[in-house]
Amino acid sequence: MIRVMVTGAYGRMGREVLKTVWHAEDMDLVGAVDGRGEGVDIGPLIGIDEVGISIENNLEEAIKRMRPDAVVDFTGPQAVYSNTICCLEHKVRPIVGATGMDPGQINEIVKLSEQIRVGGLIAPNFAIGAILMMRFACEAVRFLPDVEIIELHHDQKVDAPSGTAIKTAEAIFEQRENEYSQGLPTEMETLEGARGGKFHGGIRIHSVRLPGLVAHQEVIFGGLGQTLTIRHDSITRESFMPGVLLAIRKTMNLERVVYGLDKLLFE
Ligand SMILES: NC(=O)C1=CN([C@@H]2O[C@H](COP(=O)(O)OP(=O)(O)OC[C@H]3O[C@@H](n4cnc5c(N)ncnc54)[C@H](OP(=O)(O)O)[C@@H]3O)[C@@H](O)[C@H]2O)C=CC1
Ligand SMILES: O=C(O)C1=N[C@H](C(=O)O)C[C@H](O)C1
Repeated sequence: MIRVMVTGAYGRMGREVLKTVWHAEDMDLVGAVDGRGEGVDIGPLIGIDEVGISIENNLEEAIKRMRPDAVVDFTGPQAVYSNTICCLEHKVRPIVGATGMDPGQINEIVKLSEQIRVGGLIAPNFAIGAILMMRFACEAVRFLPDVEIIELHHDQKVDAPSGTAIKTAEAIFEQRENEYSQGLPTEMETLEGARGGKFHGGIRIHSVRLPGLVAHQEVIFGGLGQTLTIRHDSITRESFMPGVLLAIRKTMNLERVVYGLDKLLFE
């Protein structure tokens, strides 16, 4: 059995992960950590009676006591880096879903994991469809190098742009730089931000936040007399759960932290 702890457990994603891990036959849910809801039994959060596991507020103490094999983190930009370092220092595999870390922090985590040979994953998106969207976008940009990204999320999302949009832009940039590196025409913005944020290589990212949305992204390519749109929609947060389970299982055999669920799916 894989011993799994969840941090950010009281949040939208955390509750979904608690439920999923609780029902997984090869996993033991051994703890739940969050800044909110201290002492609350997680049973009602996942739609069952009391289960005897309560929310705690100190990750390090919870790790020392329960010795999990993996910690799944769905906290947020403020907490995710220190939580991940804490996991590695205790030789526990971090499975990171929370977004908002900068590239320097991700690199530091990867390097530390290599030094101490502890596996883990940082995945800005666990939905298999989103991983395919990124892969297809990398294929398309080889033939249609002009591209912009529109990501659309619920209005409670803290970070912008989304981790998925950044990962998509990074992947496209890597692909495009090698084969088609090109500049964009100069332009004048009469309303600041109208053209979105500019990522490496001039790739524009536009962030939409509205109630009613969950998590959506369009990658739009333009060519002579044509456009191609690759779109992914997460309609519910269940969409992320098969990827979370796959990540927990596969990282048991890793000796370093990798960035992107694609690394576990395709390599
Ligand atoms: N990789 C993926 O596939 C996905 C990633 N995400 C990402 O997951 C993260 C969480 O999203 P979501 O569930 O919607 O957000 P929520 O705000 O619903 O949940 C986050 C929870 O983490 C808690 N938290 C914050 N800081 C700490 C801390 N230091 N220690 C313990 N708990 C803490 C929050 O408490 P409080 O409110 O008190 O701060 C909150 O309960 C976001 O970064 C989001 O972008 C979301 C969906 C899919
Ligand atoms: O906050 C969210 O909801 C999501 N966050 C992730 C991101 O920033 O890319 C993944 C997904 O888009 C949902």
